[in-house]
Amino acid sequence: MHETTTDTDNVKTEAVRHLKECLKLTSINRFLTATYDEEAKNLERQIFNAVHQMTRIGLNDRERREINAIWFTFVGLSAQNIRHLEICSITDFNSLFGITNQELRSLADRGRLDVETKRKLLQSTVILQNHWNALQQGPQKREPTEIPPGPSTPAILTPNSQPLTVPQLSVTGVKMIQSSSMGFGTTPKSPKTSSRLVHAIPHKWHRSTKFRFNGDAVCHFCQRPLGFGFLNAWEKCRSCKWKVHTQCKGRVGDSCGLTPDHLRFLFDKLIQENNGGMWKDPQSVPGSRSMNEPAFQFPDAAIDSSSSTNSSAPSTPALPNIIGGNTSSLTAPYRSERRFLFPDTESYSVHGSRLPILVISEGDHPTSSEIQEESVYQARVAEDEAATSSGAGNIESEGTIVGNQDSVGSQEVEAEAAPNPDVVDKFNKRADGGFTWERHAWNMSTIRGPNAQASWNEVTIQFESIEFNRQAPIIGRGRFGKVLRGFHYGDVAVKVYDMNHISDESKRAEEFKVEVSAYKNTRHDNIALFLGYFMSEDKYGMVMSLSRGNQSLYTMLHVVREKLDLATTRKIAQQICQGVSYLHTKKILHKDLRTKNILIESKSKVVITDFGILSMKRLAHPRRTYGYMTSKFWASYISPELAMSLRTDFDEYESDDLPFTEQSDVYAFGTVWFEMLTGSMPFAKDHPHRVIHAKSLGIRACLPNVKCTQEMKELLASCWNTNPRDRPTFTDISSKLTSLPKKQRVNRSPSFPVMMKSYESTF
Ligand SMILES: Nc1ncnc2c1ncn2[C@@H]1O[C@H](COP(=O)(O)OP(=O)(O)OP(=O)(O)O)[C@@H](O)[C@H]1O
Repeated sequence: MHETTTDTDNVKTEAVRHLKECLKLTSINRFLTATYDEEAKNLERQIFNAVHQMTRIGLNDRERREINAIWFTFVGLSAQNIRHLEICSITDFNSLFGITNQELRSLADRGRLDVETKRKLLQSTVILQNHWNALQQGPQKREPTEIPPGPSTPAILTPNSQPLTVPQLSVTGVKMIQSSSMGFGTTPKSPKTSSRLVHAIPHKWHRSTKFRFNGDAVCHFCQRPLGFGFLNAWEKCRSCKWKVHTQCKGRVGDSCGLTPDHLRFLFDKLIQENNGGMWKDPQSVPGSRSMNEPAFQFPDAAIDSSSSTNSSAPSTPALPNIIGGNTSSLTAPYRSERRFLFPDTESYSVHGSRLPILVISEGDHPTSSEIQEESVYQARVAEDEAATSSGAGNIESEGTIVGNQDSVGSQEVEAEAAPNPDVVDKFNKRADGGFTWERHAWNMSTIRGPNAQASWNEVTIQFESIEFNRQAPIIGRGRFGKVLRGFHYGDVAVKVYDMNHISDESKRAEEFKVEVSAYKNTRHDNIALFLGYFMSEDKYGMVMSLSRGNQSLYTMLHVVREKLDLATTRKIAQQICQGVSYLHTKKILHKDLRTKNILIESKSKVVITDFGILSMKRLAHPRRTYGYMTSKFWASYISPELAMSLRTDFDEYESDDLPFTEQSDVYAFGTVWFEMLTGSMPFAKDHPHRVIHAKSLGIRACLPNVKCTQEMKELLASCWNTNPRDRPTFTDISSKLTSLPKKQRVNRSPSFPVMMKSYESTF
C-alpha cells in the first residue's frame, strides 16, 4: 500500500519534471507563431502530451493548480495575473476550457492583462484545447493535417492512464462524439452511462473574392487585425462565423461545435417559453436579438469587435467539447456551472460538482418548543451555576438569569491577543473577493497598531456578565447562530455564533476576531450598535443593541404583510443606502444584505445587521457533497457573478472566498427594493437551485404588475444589472431616491383608446 503511494508520487514528480523540461525547450512566442516549422510542431506536441499526461495521473486540487500555474507562467502571465484567474476560478484546465473565448477575454480585461499577454493567453488556450481534444479523442480520431499525432514522448503509465475509448455516432453529417471523461485522473465514463453528446461540427471555411473591409476585426485565433482588401488573407467559417487568418486556420481545430453561447441561447429561450413571463428586456428577448449576441452577456464582456451585426450565428468562438465529461472529480467552478445542461437528462447528483444545490436551512425562526427548550436549558444552567458558584451567579431578579462570573475565563479573554496580522491580511484580501483593499482599509490603531490589544480589550464583554431573560431568552435562530435577549447595562441582543466551520478549534478565536473586526469601528445610526464581543471556551458571539421594533423588514413584508406606502418605502430605502454606503466607505462589505438583516426599530428607522460575516467557509459548513445549506431565499439576493462563482468543491483551507464586491451588495439591495415595491420575493416559487442557474444565465425575475413609477423600476433595473460595473453605487441610489417624485403620479384614463405601454417594456 505504502509502496503504491510512493510509486504514484514518483510518477507525479516525474511528470511535473517532464512538463517543465518540455516547456523549457521553447518560448511561447515561437510556439505561437502562425507559420511554424516542423521542429516547432514537434515541440508543441511534446508540450501538449506532457500537459495531457499530467492530467491523467490523479492530481489533487493543489497539484492541478500548480500545473495550471506552470502553464500560465509559460504563457507569460505574471503571478498576479495567475492569481486573478484563480480568483475567477480558473484553477485548472477544465475550468479554462469551460469558458468561451469572449469570457476569457473579459476575464483578462478585468485582470488588466496587457494586450500582448492577453493575446498569448487566448491563443495558447485555443491551441491547448485543440490538442487536448485531439488527445482525448484518441489516435483513431486524429486528422493528420489539423491535429497533432500521438505522444512523441514516452507515456507515463499511471493507474488512470488507460486509453480512452471514444465511440462516434454519425447523425446527418454532423459528428456527434460521445464525450469522454475530461476529468483529471478520473476513469473515463463508460459509453453506456449517461454521458453527454457533444456536437463536433467541422468548420466550413469560406474565402470571399469580394473586397472586404474589416478595419477593426481581429483574427479569432491570434487576435491580430485581419486586415482588408482583395487579398484572401483570412477566412470565415459559415457555421460559427469565426474569422481567422488563413495561416491560423490550421491551428484552430476542426470543430466549431455548438458553442456554449448557442446552447445558452437555446436554454434561455426554453426557459422563457416555459416561464411565459420573462422580463421583457429587449436585449433578452430571443426573437428580437441577433444570434450574434450571446444569450447571456457575461459581466463586463466586451462586445466582440468582429461581430457581424446581421449574421445569424454567434461571434463567440467555439470551444469544442466543453459540455461533456465526468466532472465528479473536477474543479468545476464558475464557468462549468454555466455550461448548458439539459435539466431533464441527468440527475443533479451527476452534475453536483458543477451546479451547487442549495438546501434551505431549517430554523429560520424559533418554534415555541425551541423557545421552551432554550428556557429550560438556561434555567438549568443557572441552577447549576447557582449551586456551584461562590455567589456570583445568583438569580437577581425574576425572569433574569445571571451567569456565573468565572474569573479564570475572564482572564483568558482579557489575555486574548489581537488578531494575527496574516489573518487580517487574509481578510483584507477576501473582503472583496480578491481585489485588494488598501491596507489602510482597517483602522490601524485598532487592529495592528500599538494600541491593538487595548482596543480589543475595550470591546471584550465577559459572557458570564450578561444576564439572560429566562422566560424568552431566544429571539431567533439563524443559519450561523442564534440571537438571545439579554441584559448588559440595559437590554441587549446577544448573537452567539456557531464556529464549527473552522475545524481546527485553536483557530476559531482568530477567525472569529477577524469576523467581528468589521463591527468594531462602525458608528452609524442605521447600523446595529456593536457593544462588544465575547469569546470563552466554546462561546463566540457579540453583544448588540436590542432592536426595539422586534421585527425585521422581512417579517414586516412577508409575514405581517404590511403594505408600505411610497414615503415609507423611500425612507427605509434611503436609510439602507446610508448605512451600507457608510460601510463601504469604511471598506466593509455587507455580503449578506437581505430584508432579514434589516431590523425595524420604528416606523421611521431601520438598522442593518449581520454584515461582513458571510463567507464561503461558513456557507460550506456543514459539508454537503453537492451543495450548500443556505438561508431561505438567499439565492434571490446573490448577484449573477456570485452565482457563477459557487462551486461545490470548496475546501475550508482555501483562502478564496466568493467574489463579494460593493456591486454585489448593490444587487442585493435591488432585491430588497423589489421586495419593498412588490411585497413578494423575486423567484419566490422557484427552487434555489433553479434560481442560481437562472442567474448564471443572466435571467432576472419577473416584475409583477405593481404600481410604481418609471423611475422606481429603472432603479431596480440598474441595481440588477448583470454587469456589475453598470450598477450604481449606494451614493447614486441615494440621490436617485431623493429625486423620486414625492407622490405617485395619477394616471388619468384617457377618454379615447390608446396603446398602453406595458410596464415591462420600460426596462
Ligand atoms: N439586534 C437585534 N435586536 C433584535 N432582534 C434581532 C437583533 N439581531 C437579530 N435579531 C433577530 O434575531 C433573529 C435571528 O437573527 P439571525 O441574524 O441569527 O438570523 P436571520 O437573519 O433571521 O436568519 P438567516 O441569517 O439565517 O437567514 C431574527 O429574527 C432577527 O430579527
